Amino acid sequence: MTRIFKLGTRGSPLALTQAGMVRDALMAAHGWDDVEIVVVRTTGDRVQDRALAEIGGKALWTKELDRALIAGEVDACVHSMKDVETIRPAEIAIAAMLPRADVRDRLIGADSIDALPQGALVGTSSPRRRAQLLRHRPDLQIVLFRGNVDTRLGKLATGEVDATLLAAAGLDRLGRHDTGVAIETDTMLPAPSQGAVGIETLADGPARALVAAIGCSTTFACVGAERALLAALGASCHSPVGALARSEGGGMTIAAELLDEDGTAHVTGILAGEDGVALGTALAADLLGRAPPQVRRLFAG
Ligand SMILES: NCc1[nH]cc(CCC(=O)O)c1CC(=O)O
Repeated sequence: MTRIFKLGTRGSPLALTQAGMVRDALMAAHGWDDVEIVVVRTTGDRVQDRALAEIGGKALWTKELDRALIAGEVDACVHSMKDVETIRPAEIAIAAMLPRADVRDRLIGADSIDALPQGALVGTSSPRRRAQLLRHRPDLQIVLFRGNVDTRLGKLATGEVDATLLAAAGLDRLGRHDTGVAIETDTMLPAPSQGAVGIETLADGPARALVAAIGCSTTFACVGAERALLAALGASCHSPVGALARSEGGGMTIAAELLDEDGTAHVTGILAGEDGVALGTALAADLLGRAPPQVRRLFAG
């Protein structure tokens, strides 16, 4: 490249850290002296007072970045894959994903879910975390909790809530390795795509191959399976769903769980095979077929 490659990102501390990781990887892979980070403010960053699900879902994190990419203002955009809708504009391709980090959630404020005091206040705005917590501890009170990682930890520190759950990946990337205790995935399956950073480019432009050079194919395949599951479920951001695909000895396994809002009903399943997208799609059909009505109605199928 004769000019400096431009990388679009949101401006939160976590987004900037992730963009920095992509920048470093691109510079190392291609021997570049520099990559320019371009901060784009998204609707999701501006609106802090209502639940994301209420104001229009995951597109709020990507719309302005998509526009910048399509307008040619940036060469690529960095996203937490967890925040990227399953249906993307036709002009845009997921060119690569960085190697996946710790996929688990961490509980901050108590040593375990069981150790939370009776009726404790737990802050989260994730329907999945809410339902999974209530499934284990129906006595807990879940309160709406938004803002970036530091904002949430601040609210916890001032005693607004007794505990919260955050993705280990985000905490670790922000250097907070000692914050919270990891909840194992057999207790709480993570959000589909949790822990994965993706880089999008135009589907047809030269940036796609440049970005693909830094990608992790295992992460790409596993997250692709989880996204295929989400798409086939017709899941919205109101749908409590956990999923995790793992690559094992040349094959793949995918586990998933659907719940109702209060975790009183749920259905789980696991499939093993070769093709991630086919597995995710098949598991979605299996789960929807077996889901109790109060779970089924939260998915469009
Ligand atoms: N919804 C916000 C969001 N999107 C991605 C992460 C964490 C990083 C990741 O999963 O890669 C977080 C914060 C959190 O859930 O704690």
